[in-house]
Amino acid sequence: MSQIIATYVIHDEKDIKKKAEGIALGLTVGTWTNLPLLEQEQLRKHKGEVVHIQELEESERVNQYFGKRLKRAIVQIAYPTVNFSADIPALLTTVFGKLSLDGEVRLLDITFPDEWKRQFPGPRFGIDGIRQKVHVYDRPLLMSIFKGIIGRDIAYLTEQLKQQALGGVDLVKDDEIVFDSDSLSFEKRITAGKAALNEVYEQTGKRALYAVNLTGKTFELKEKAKRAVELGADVLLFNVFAYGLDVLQGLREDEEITIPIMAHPAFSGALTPSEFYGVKASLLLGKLLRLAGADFVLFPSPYGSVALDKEEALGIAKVLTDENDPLKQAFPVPSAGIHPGLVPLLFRDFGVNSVVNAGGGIHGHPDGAAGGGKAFRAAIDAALAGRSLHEAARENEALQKAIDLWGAVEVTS
Ligand SMILES: CSCCC(=O)C(=O)COP(=O)(O)O
Ligand SMILES: [Mg+2]
Repeated sequence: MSQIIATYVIHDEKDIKKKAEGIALGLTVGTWTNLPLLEQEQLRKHKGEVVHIQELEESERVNQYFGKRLKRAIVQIAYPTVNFSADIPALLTTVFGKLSLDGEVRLLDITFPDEWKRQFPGPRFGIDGIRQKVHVYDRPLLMSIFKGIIGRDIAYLTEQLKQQALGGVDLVKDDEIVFDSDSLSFEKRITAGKAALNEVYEQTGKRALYAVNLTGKTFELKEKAKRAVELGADVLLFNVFAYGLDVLQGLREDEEITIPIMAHPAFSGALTPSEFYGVKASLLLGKLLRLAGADFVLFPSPYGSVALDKEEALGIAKVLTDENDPLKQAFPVPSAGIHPGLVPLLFRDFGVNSVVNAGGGIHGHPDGAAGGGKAFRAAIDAALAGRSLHEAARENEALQKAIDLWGAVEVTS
């Protein structure tokens, strides 16, 4: 029988085994033991099954009513795939619908049979396809973020875009908080952005890609995304958690939306950080985003201004790039507060198949965004060559200025 297995950590004041049995039954057949034999037989193939319970040390936390320390355990429950349709809303409602409201239960992971997973699209391009688009095969990519754009006009945007591209970045993305306005409409951003990047290409021979923020009402997104493709957009940035994973999948599966999708983690922090509740980041931002079709996944790095726990951040990157997965790999983009001095750490932890992404660390460079890009490129080259940043900075003025401003963390092997 085909089953998916959901793993939870459960905190409870009473009997965890009983709680686990209750979940396995409650989220599948409801009840079956008191039914006539014929009905029991019919329901058997739909019944959830507790497949594993591993008791952990009692929590430091105490039950608020009884003053006793909470028991806690890792619990695995198998759900027959015949119970639900092959879509993310059905999956989430089954394994963590009502249950997400039922006490201190956190969803850690879901494992799927490969044949079930193959019903999902995964990334359209994946790491290999993106590398072909930017013509970069042997190093982490470099992406910069527009900053201070809100309230500005298209001339300001194109100048900022050119400066970023002149620094040698591979991609430039809208900030997730940029929405359409009269002066910075979606269409204008795409067409003017494309022209600006072509100009830089004529000058330097390197063309960066522009990820435009796809925003607006859910049922208008597909048409808007198709218009973006017609206008020649390179990549769509998408605030997936403000909409839902299935909306991302809908965009990915539309055969007229033929460009990569970059998932931004905005709002996901409302679901992931608790030890007791919500969903583990590696599942939500890793496994499920890859399943739904994100080509790039942004998440807070362990080192910058909005830091994620290191194990969580590495967990996300691991599932996005897992080569045993039948779906294409997605690019991990550890972000937030990144400056050139952090590149050795990022390279050590996330390796070649990652994207170094920075806003303030590009624009705040003493030589402006072009200087910021150059400093990052030099830092990436140094990390690849196993050289220290301080050594590389002796030959690269832009990198030296960045280190003087923000410092550098050297990694010893
Ligand atoms: C929390 S991950 C997304 C990071 C992000 O959206 C961003 O704008 C980062 O900008 P920064 O200036 O911190 O590089
Ligand atoms: Mg941002």
